[in-house]
Amino acid sequence: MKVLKFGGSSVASAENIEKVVVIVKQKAEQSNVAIVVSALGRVTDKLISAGKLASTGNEEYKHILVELEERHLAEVRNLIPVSAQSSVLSQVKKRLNEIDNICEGVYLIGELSKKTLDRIMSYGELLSSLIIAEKLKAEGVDVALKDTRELIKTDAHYGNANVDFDNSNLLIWQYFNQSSRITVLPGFVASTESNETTTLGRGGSDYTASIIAGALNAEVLEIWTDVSGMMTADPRIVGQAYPIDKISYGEAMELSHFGAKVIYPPTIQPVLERKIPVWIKNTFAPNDAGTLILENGNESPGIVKGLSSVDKIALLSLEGSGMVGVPGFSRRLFDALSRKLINVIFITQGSSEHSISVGVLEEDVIRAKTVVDSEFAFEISIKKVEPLSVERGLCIVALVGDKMRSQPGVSGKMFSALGRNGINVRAIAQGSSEKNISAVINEKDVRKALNVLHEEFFETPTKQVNLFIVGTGNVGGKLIEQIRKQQHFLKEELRLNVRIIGLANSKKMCFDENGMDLENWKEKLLEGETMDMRQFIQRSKALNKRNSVFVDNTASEAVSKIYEELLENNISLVTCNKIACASTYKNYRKLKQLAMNQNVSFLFETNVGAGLPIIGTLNDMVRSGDRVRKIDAVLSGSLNFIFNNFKEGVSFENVVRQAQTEGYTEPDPRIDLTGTDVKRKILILIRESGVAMEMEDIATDSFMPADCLEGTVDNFFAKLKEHGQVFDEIYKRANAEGKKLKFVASYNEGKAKVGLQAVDRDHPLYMLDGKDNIVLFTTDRYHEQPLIVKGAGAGAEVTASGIFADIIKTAR
Ligand SMILES: NC(=O)C1=CN([C@@H]2O[C@H](COP(=O)(O)OP(=O)(O)OC[C@H]3O[C@@H](n4cnc5c(N)ncnc54)[C@H](O)[C@@H]3O)[C@@H](O)[C@H]2O)C=CC1
Ligand SMILES: N[C@@H](CC=O)C(=O)O
Repeated sequence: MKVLKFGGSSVASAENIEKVVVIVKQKAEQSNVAIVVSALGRVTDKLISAGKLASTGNEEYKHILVELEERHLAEVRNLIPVSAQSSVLSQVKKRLNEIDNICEGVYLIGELSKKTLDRIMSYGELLSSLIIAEKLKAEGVDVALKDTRELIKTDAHYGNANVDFDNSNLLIWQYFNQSSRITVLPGFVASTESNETTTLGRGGSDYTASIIAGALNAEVLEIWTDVSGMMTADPRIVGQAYPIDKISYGEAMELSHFGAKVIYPPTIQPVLERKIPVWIKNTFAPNDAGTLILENGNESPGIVKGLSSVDKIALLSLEGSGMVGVPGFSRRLFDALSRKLINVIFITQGSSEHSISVGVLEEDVIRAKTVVDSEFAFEISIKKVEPLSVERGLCIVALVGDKMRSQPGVSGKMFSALGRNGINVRAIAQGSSEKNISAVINEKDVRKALNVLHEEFFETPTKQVNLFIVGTGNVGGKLIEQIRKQQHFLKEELRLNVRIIGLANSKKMCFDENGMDLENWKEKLLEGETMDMRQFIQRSKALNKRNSVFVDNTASEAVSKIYEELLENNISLVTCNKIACASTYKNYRKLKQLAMNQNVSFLFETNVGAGLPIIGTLNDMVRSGDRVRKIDAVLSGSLNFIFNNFKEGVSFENVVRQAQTEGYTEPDPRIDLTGTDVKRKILILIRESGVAMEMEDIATDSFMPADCLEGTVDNFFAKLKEHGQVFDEIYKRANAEGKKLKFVASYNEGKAKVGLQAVDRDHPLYMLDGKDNIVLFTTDRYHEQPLIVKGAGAGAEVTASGIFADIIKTAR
């Protein structure tokens, strides 16, 4: 014998009932079946409100009854062939008239007892079971309809009656011993010894099915619902959640308790006692495997079986020096809470005994505070304990799995994943059964926490990287294109799901929580909202995505000023904008320290030499204990390009324009021409070498006439033209001596300078082509021959690739 239960969503409409019929027919071919049905979706709620409205004299109840009548009659017309309709319609109408009469009585007396409400509610299942049984008959299935009130006997605790198992088991057994192969039964309803209708409370139809399965020692209890089993996490929160294939009773109960509403734990007690498997199946996807709940379900692979959470929790903490070593404090605390019928969801106490914390539902906080403060009024008055402290706005996230108890490192993995993502844990509890490890966190973090934990325990090994990119010019534009082209490769080869969630330039911004379609990002941005940096940050923070990375592709000081706030909010930073790292030493250190404290990345490889591995190489040397003695470098791609292409017959102004067009200069080319860009870069190298230095400490030998730097960029180009001769002279002098012009940055034992030099053939910087950069590090280990990094040091494509590499590093 199999017992099948179909919930409200499975029988919500004629279309759904057709699906139920297909399933029942197929099951009936294999064995005898008992089919327990819920009321059509939302009918019970409607019946309750009809009863309540009637009891307050509100005639609106009649409209609800009309609505219910139309719905049920329509289902009959949709499901049953016309030739068989009239008898079914009259049976349904008879039931509907009974509801009308009861409600009219309630309306007239102005009173709705629990007993009467049970009678009203019972019609939901009585009607649905009648319609489904008739539908099956119309399909040629030999089926009996049995009123469960004749089988399940309870006490008179209306609304949530207690089952008399001895009596009920016997009645059920006797009936099924001689019944037809297929029986349809209404769930939720039962009756007292004197045949008064009762109901079984929350999860009632599951309970009915479970009682019948238990009494018959059924082969299986199948619960047919609208999801494909118990999921690894709530799929509305965790997009990657998937159905669990097997699970133990204990695990299923833990998960259900913490919010997986597929089954209501107390209701499966009868099957649990007899070790009858429970199979959760999806009426709308019957071929899906579903979840099998059984005694040894924990033997299936996986240490952690699922994640769950409970919202709207408050943490109550009783603290005080007077509690240490004094027996009775916990007893009094729990007695006080229990006197007010406050359910304690979570308990934790440090072994110092100085405090005890309990988690309760937020709605219970005021009553809890009042009763506990009154219980400990004396101790509070003599300052032995503090008044109860209350922290609201919390929730619990939990890992569930029987096998966690024998597996070291699960909680370590849990808390380090939460910590890496900046999720603060307020309290921790792990039952000694070790089936459940719970953490209390701020409710704003719950979505992030569940996704982080799901990724950690279930999604091996794809990792999501969520980007918030500001700046879509030369470099930013190329970066987005590179990401677009590599997205598939990253997923397949590195198991990285790199998505752009937020995108902005100085004019517009747009967001897509699920990751932007990069085929048309330009159009999306154009259609976006007006850019507002504060808004952009607020939205990035509020989305609170795991592995969030802010990418700065601007040259904006304003953007560089928000780094601190981003890092404080556990958002990693990748930047090609040099302003922050070349600001005051104090700010540079603060940002680096903050990143370290918050356990996030702050990466800026492209600040020096674009995509060349200069900072990474330097970091590796310093971290392994090397010391930088000297740096000699050409660090400006644009200046190198300019002086490599500037010759007789070519105007200096035009070469500078060309460098700008090729994308080598800063958005404002004066930053390059004045040597500011090079100063920033050598400063960053010096700081990364471990030396504290400021921009003003670097001597600058400028070759630019001072008035070139006044006014706008257009003025600047006009002045370059005007001073053409000055630049020609510089070139001619060097050329006459067989030298080349190089804008050189150097650092030597605490001193740094930048300036234009004419270098001869023997000089290591002489042969530096195009827009290349070169850095020679002389260190304690590399003191005979410097370590050299050389290559293209400017250009949007190479810079973007350096930023891309940094983004990937944040995730590894
Ligand atoms: N071009 C190169 O070879 C290299 C460039 N870099 C750095 O790359 C950065 C960007 O350079 P390019 O792409 O050439 O500049 P760009 O002028 O082409 O693009 C700058 C982008 O930033 C946006 N932007 C500017 N201020 C903003 C603000 N306050 N809020 C939001 N968006 C803002 C602009 O709308 C634009 O989309 C600069 O910091 C530069 O130093 C670094 C290494 C090499
Ligand atoms: N403008 C810079 C490029 C980026 O750092 C340069 O010319 O080197």
